[in-house]
Amino acid sequence: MPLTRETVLNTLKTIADPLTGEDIVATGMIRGLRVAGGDVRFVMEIDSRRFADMEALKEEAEAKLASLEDCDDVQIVLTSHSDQATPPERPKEPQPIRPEPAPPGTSGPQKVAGIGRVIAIASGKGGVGKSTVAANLACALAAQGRRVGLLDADVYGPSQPKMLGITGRPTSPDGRMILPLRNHGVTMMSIGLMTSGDEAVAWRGPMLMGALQQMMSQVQWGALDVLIVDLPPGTGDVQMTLSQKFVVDGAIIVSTPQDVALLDARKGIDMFRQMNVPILGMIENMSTHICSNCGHEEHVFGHGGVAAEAEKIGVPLLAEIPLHLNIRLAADSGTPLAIKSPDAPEAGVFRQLAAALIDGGKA
Ligand SMILES: Nc1ncnc2c1ncn2[C@@H]1O[C@H](COP(=O)(O)OP(=O)(O)OP(=O)(O)O)[C@@H](O)[C@H]1O
Repeated sequence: MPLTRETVLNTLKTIADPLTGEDIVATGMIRGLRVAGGDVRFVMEIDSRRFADMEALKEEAEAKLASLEDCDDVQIVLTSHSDQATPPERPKEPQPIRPEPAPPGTSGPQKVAGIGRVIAIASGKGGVGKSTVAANLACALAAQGRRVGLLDADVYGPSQPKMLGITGRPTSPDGRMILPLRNHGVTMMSIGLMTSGDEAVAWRGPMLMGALQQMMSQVQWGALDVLIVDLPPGTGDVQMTLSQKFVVDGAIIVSTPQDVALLDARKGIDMFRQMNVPILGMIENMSTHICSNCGHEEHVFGHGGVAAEAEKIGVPLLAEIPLHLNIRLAADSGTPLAIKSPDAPEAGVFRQLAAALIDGGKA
């Protein structure tokens, strides 16, 4: 039986704070609990003056959880937000990254130091391949010599770590600057890695704004030519915050050819226009199905709907990406097709898209 969150919490409830007798779940010190397969991770937020007691509780929790039948790995990080200094001999472990409310009084879109351009990849609807496009575009730009960052801003579940084959967790040695992860020449940070999914879903307003601001300005991106931001679908808080708080140099809207996806894409375009974000263009994904056995082409979701829509609203059609098994297999394997088989015919579209953006001075 897989390890459940409930089993973990019930186990933690058997451990009591020696000072108050209260169990450690009831004290509220357990934060950011994430149970995935047999892996358990969480933060214990403690009063640093009671470091020795808390270290003992942490060890007890580790031992009890590790002894559960289906538990493979336990990672607990102690953190303190009191003003008291933590004992000097501890801790060399990276501090956890926590979303903070946005600082009050910041106004107007800001440029992020060191980042040449910010390009948002958006879609009206989920599942149209926005993350696939973002990952392949980022890799294709890196392969053409650009210094590229990829910010996965999907609060509901990160997909970029998997697509880019990144398994580590971001760390923050000083509890402030966040060290991003890197693969295939792309520096990546995912907002979904900051906390457990169920916490993130509850983020609204200031919390979300703060998390996004941290991602943009507290991540050590290094000098970048372009930062690609993979947005969640729709026109919600993340989109609004990004374009209100940061200079977004352009948005690319990904859609499948069906009317319903197009309808939502139009709403996205309207929102960016209202926020004065230039629309670089639209991309039709899953445009034509190319059979991986015989190469036969067919239009599963219709074809040309995005081209017609782009013309109607006066924005360029940047690419038509085929629906091809290799695109999915490569994404699932952690090496986007633009890197895995850059010369495959179905990968050419990403190379051309990257080249066109570079030539047009957009990336
Ligand atoms: N052109 C394509 N050919 C084959 N498979 C594709 C293509 N584009 C996307 N996919 C697959 O479709 C699925 C959804 O794609 P993806 O996660 O990129 O969508 P999304 O729009 O980012 O979704 P969400 O908004 O839910 O995050 C993935 O399994 C992906 O590998």
